[in-house]
Amino acid sequence: MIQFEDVAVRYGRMADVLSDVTFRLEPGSFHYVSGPSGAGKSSLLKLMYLAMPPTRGRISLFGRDVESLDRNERALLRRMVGVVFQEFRLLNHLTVFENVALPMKISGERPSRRQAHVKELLEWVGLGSHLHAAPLTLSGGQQQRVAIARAVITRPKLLIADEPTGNMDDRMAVRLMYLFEELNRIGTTVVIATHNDRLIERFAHPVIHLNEGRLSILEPGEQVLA
Ligand SMILES: Nc1ncnc2c1ncn2[C@@H]1O[C@H](COP(=O)(O)OP(=O)(O)OP(=O)(O)O)[C@@H](O)[C@H]1O
Repeated sequence: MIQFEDVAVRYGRMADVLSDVTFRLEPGSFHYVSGPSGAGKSSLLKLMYLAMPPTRGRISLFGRDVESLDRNERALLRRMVGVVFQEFRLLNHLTVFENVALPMKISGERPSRRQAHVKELLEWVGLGSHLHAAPLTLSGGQQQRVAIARAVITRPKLLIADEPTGNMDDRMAVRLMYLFEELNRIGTTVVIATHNDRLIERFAHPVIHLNEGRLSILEPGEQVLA
């Protein structure tokens, strides 16, 4: 699904943020990304969703070397990836409903199917009474849930989420974890960056741990040692 070989990232003249990163995530897997603030979690996710190229090394996604892709191929590949950005990136001139419906519209789903599916998902994330609201009238946690609904509405092959439960209370965070696990159960590969150790303990999955530019993969239970 995702393969990194000797990947490094450096911004400007700074030291490498990531160096010699090599790992492989299998289709259908579920991983967290953890590590101290500034360890490079967001940078790792950006590489995965093709928002930036590595400074060195090779990355392949869905079996394709991403460096060899032309613009169209890259856009097609990106369409198979649902992304929850740390800063949400909602379209503020559209309603909550329209934001979540947009990926379905782009992928050519029938309006009748869109209507029912978007409504059902927004109800599940607790926003059933905000369908026609403008995103900027919502709280941070509510906007984050809109961003999550938009990322998962098309059941992407790969879901990449940067601190998706960062602005939520525990009850909602748990509810969203059920959503991610359900998606994973039906075939989506999931990668979630989080600082929330309680969630990592409760919903046990391997952890991609970053520290001082190095990456290690810890199986559930090993985190305590990290
Ligand atoms: N566009 C950029 N230009 C310059 N430096 C950057 C850029 N993006 C990230 N960095 C630096 O790279 C390092 C890693 O940042 P990154 O956002 O990947 O870490 P993180 O683990 O996600 O941190 P946090 O948990 O605080 O979100 C930090 O020192 C950051 O300042």
